[in-house]
Amino acid sequence: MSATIPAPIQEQADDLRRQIDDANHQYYVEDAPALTDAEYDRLMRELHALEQDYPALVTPDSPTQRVGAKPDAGFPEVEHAVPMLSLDNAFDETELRAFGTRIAKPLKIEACALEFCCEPKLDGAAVSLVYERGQLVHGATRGDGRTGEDITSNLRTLRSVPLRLRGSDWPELLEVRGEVYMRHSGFEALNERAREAGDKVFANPRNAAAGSLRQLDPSITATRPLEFCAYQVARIDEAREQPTHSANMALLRDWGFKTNPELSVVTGIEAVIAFCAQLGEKRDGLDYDIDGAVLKVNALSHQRTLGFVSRAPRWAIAFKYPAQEQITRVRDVEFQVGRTGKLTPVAKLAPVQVAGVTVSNATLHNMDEIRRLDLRIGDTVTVYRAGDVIPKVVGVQTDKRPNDAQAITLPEACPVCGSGIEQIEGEADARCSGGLYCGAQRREALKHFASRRAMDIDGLGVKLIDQLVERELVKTPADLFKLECETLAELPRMGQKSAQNLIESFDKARSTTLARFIYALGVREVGETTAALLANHFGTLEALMAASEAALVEINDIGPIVAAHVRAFFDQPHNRETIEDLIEQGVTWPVVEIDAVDAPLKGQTWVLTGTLETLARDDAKAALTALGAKVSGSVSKKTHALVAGAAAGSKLDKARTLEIPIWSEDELVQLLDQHGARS
Ligand SMILES: NC(=O)c1ccc[n+]([C@@H]2O[C@H](COP(=O)([O-])OP(=O)(O)OC[C@H]3O[C@@H](n4cnc5c(N)ncnc54)[C@H](O)[C@@H]3O)[C@@H](O)[C@H]2O)c1
Ligand SMILES: [Zn+2]
Repeated sequence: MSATIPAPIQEQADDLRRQIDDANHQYYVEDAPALTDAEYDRLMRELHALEQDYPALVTPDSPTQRVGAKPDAGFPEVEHAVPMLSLDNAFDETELRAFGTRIAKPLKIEACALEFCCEPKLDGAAVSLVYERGQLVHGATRGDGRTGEDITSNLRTLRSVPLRLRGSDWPELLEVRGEVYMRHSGFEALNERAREAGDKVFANPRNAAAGSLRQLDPSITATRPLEFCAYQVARIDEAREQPTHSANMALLRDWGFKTNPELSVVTGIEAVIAFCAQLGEKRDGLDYDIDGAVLKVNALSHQRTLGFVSRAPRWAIAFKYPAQEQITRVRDVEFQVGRTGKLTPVAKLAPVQVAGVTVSNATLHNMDEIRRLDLRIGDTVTVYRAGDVIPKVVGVQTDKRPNDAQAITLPEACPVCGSGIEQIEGEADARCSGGLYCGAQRREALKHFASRRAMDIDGLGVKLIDQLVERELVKTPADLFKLECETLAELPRMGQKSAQNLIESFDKARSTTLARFIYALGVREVGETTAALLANHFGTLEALMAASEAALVEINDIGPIVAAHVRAFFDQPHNRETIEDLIEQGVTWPVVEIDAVDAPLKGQTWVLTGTLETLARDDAKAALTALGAKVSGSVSKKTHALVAGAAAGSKLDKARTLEIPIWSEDELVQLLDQHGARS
């Protein structure tokens, strides 16, 4: 050891401090960490080691001597009567045993006889609550440990923060410390909403909790799924002091605070080690993040004897579990097709251990998320994994981007079935448009098709559909009607009689209504009501299939997104083929009377003749039908108009004789366009 510090060492220390100060600011003030915890911890250990070798380096403003970061200017400052400290860490059993030995000595007790209170280390934000005569009067963040931010109004919005204590017999003064955190379920939902609204997405529940607490508008905090769990009594009337920390926790429970259910009192450091192992096993099953276990000497008299060092109590230690965030590289991005056709980009990663599990895939949600992250193939990324939630990419280190990094583009065709990809404006998710055909969507499509309010196929339950799909007996809904009694009878738990019944159910289901049929197709966002609306408006399936987006949005209650879904569905050749196949299999419905109000050509009969140049004959027919007209093959006195193409013959003559209006193809096109009826 030397008293004079070599210049390179001083520079190295200064550099580490700068990096750590920046990281602290981003973590504690911005709630958007720039480093993973593992990287941060490595920098801190390096600085610690330097300071140990050169004690003259240690200054009061070194990050090793301080907690957190200076509070943000947005809130009034609060001085903590009792400082809010950090915790020393132990990363393995040896370090835990060393802790046991270290504290046993000044207490003049054998480490094996020492009582500990063991608790999960909730990964959220520390807060302090002050109660006077049972009423909540102040709430603050930890800040730099001495000075925190006054966030009383925000904390009052949390249901798990008692505004007044339960029961009676309250102390004059009570200061409670605890963690504000977010459960996985709440965090996912919050980020999902933020993604849809284009708002800030949080990297992990800890940042989400800290960020939500430090909103300047308490009504925003109120909407965030935050919980408070108490873990320490910092101040209490002398008369109410308890002998142990665990007795304090029991007192807090009586007064209405939540304490962690895993909390447990054990004797001896070996039992502490066992607790850490057991909690580690449970970690993935918990609905909230823990980054370790906190092990506290239980007797408060012992705590007082042990006291504090600069930034942490001597009487407690945090046993750290493997980090939930790691750095790795994205080798490729693949698109997976979900049961409803949704395309999810999945990052293929260089395998990495995250919280004890090897991770080689991580979800990227959708193209918006890829743009938000600014991710390319080849990038170095931060991956987060917690509980049994799917790992996700939460950050990209763009400064490490290689020159050959590749942009990620949406595929043009579904990787499962080759149908076109539908990406509707205003919707974040891209989808396979082959709803009736796509292997990935088969199961869901069939379940929906057979359901009671759709085709109502009695006896065709979910389990049976699974069997039919697994054995590849059915690929599209049309295949259902091709099933033979013998094939069905051979399925497990079927038999001749049930097979026969099922065949009868198919026969019965063949006669349906247009509304049910449209609903059964499973077009996105076309529920029963919309299906009925479409059936009544168009009257025939042909007319609906031919309707343009413009014609669709003209209908009351049909918005542009539904119109786009309908159009994309019928534009997909695979879907059209399946529909034709269904009709070939004998699916029918009675003619529908079209709503008068919605159909401009209602009650009119039109005739087409000659060769049409720009419109296919079928399209012209469908478009006219879509507008409510009947298209007939022959001219009579009842004919409203005749559309005459090139080389028109006898029908044109007859129309002239009967003085029926004669339209050119151009005029027809104009009419159709005027009503948006051309596809
Ligand atoms: N990634 C980054 O850039 C970055 C920056 C700063 C800090 N960090 C992370 O934060 C750690 C240091 O932060 P710290 O000083 O807040 O210490 P800490 O989080 O490791 O430990 C102290 C905190 O533990 C919490 N805690 C949870 N359960 C508890 C319980 N049952 N009893 C007592 N306390 C409990 C309290 O909030 C307390 O403030 C680093 O090791 C690193 O993981 C990361
Ligand atoms: Zn597909």
